[in-house]
Amino acid sequence: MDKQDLIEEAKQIRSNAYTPYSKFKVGAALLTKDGSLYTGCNIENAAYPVTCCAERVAIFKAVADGQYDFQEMAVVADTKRPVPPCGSCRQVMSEFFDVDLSVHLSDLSGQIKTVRMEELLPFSFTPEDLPNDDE
Ligand SMILES: O=c1ccn([C@H]2C[C@H](O)[C@@H](CO)O2)c(=O)[nH]1
Ligand SMILES: [Zn+2]
Repeated sequence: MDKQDLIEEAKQIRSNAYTPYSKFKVGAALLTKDGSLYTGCNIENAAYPVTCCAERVAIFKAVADGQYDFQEMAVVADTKRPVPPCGSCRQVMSEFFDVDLSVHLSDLSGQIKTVRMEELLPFSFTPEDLPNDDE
């Protein structure tokens, strides 16, 4: 599965976004190192802040399935530039993604910006920053 295939998967799941409030639909597709695909769309709520973004839905589906070894992610939305993930999603990504994992950000016109995890959230708080029992 290449970059375009992953973007295509994100576009498809985007149509399932539950967005009665913002009407802004986002799709995400996440590939594991063993080749499994996890997709996500944003799911809104009448209590607006409870909303979960497409990126986190895809990551949480994978983790709930016992998968944490990720290879690549794609995110698609109808934006004027490749869609930038929100801060909460960047923090969740940094928990699971290697610093050099590629995230392909796309709009519907096909503009694509590929960024490494480290570029999305530099100097992030990670599990390694917590005290370690071995020390
Ligand atoms: O990268 C993003 C940015 C926004 N949203 C969602 C959250 C909300 O449902 C809507 C408007 O913010 O878009 C995502 O899913 N991913
Ligand atoms: Zn988000």
